[in-house]
Amino acid sequence: MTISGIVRFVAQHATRSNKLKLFFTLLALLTYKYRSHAIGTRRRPDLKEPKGTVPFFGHMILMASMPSTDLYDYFERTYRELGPVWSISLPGIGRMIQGDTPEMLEHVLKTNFWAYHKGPHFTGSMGDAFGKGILSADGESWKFQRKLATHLFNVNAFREYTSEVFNKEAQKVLDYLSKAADSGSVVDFHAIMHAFTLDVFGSVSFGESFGCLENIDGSVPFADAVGDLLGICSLRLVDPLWKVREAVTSVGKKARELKFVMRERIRTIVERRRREGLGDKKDILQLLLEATDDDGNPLTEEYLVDIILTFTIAGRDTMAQSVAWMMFSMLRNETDPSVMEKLVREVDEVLGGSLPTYETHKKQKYAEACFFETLRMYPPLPRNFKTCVQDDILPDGTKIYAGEMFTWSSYVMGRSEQLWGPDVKEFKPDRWLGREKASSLSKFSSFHLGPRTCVGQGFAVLEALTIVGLVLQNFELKLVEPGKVPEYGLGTTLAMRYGLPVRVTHRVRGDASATAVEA
Ligand code: HEM
Repeated sequence: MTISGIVRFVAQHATRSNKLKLFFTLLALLTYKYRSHAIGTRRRPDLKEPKGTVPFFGHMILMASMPSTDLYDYFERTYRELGPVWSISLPGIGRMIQGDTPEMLEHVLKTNFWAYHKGPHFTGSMGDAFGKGILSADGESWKFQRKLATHLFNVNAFREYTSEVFNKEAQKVLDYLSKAADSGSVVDFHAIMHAFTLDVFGSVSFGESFGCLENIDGSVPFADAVGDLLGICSLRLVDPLWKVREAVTSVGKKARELKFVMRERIRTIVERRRREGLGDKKDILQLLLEATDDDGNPLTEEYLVDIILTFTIAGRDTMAQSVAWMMFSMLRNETDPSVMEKLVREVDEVLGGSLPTYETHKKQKYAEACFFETLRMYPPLPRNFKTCVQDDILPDGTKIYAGEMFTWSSYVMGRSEQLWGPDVKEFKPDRWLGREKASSLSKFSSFHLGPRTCVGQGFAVLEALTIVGLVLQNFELKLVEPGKVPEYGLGTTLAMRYGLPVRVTHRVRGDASATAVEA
């Protein structure tokens, strides 16, 4: 009998004298029904589950009591204990089936792509940040935006333009580091990269930066609003009662204010461009203003703002954090110093003291390998999920019903000995050299797989190689705490909670070994 059936039965048969008895009977029945899983979810005795489930609440108490900074390590431990396929259930969110194998990812993200959507849990939680932008879109709206984005990233003029922007914004980073080197002060490389990637995106989107690099130690309202709103939205993903919580606290009001700040900034820029005319600019805004929907109508103002904001968010934290983790990975005590030595030598040989270009990037094979090795160990999106919209069977025979979620972790898979071999814990860029393209490896999902693979992947690699190349060409960096892994931040991306403090000194070019040895 279903819950509503039981409740109907009790309501029909309740009299003044038996009310209490029926209530306890109902409670006992429900407790029995939901003894091992969350209310509103299907019982799945066929699936392995981690210990800690409570009647009605499933794994909610376990998850809520876990510091979010430990979440990914918990997933890794669970993978080792239970294997790659296991499940949890959460009231108000649903059942999540974790499947950390390349075959599972191939199936869900490629072969049966159509059966898995972003789903209401994602769009509801992240809607304030992404609106109807590509990251929360499904179906026709996704197809339309994907076509636009693919076109944009493949236009040669756009590629050349982005190379110029990278160099221009990177110069501001170099100026900042130069002052730090002169004064001997410690700087937060993680914060610098957040300022860099947001300014890059402003310039690439509409030809003007957000001014973050001029204000690294201060505050930029747009940048603060992006960071704070993403923080609020990420919390919603793990809190089934977020609507109530936000209604009774000041968080709901705060979210609305932050959303307003973000959207107003973009709206002002769009209005100004419309007033000034399009000209022959090569930025994202130009493409969007020229684009029409399937009926030949220009995109509405709201849709345009959604698309730009989504792109900005997609390209900021992921980029900033991956470059910060790359620097950490190369400078930490555990990494063989020859890694940095080789990288600096390549930078010197390829760039020879000049600015990177689209062509020089193609020769930075070792730098690219270092970047991919970083993304293996520290994927900016460590965990992801899709909602199943049509009953399906996963490659190992596990059933997944419509409404249940398929979850996977690039973090766990990137650290799996079965998938990467016994040296999985070592930072070894060489494992990427002479290999097939990273995007064809299903065990590497840091850029996603299949039709929804990160559309900005090429852009991301160029941006990373530019900034890392220019920084290492000019400076030696040393971690303040080379023996300690930075604590993970809260949120959906793999931030460093307390940043990445580094000391900077000017580099005498041609001295590649000094960087590695001293680091
Ligand atoms: C190291 C940096 C980056 C990583 C690791 C990364 C990773 C990802 C991942 C995992 C997804 C799939 C998200 C999902 O659907 O659940 C994605 C999608 C996307 N990324 Fe990136 N990304 C990076 C940089 C960028 C940059 C710089 C841009 C923009 C220039 C960008 C634009 C996008 C867009 C537009 C999508 C949506 C694609 C779609 O749904 O079809 N990303 N990215």
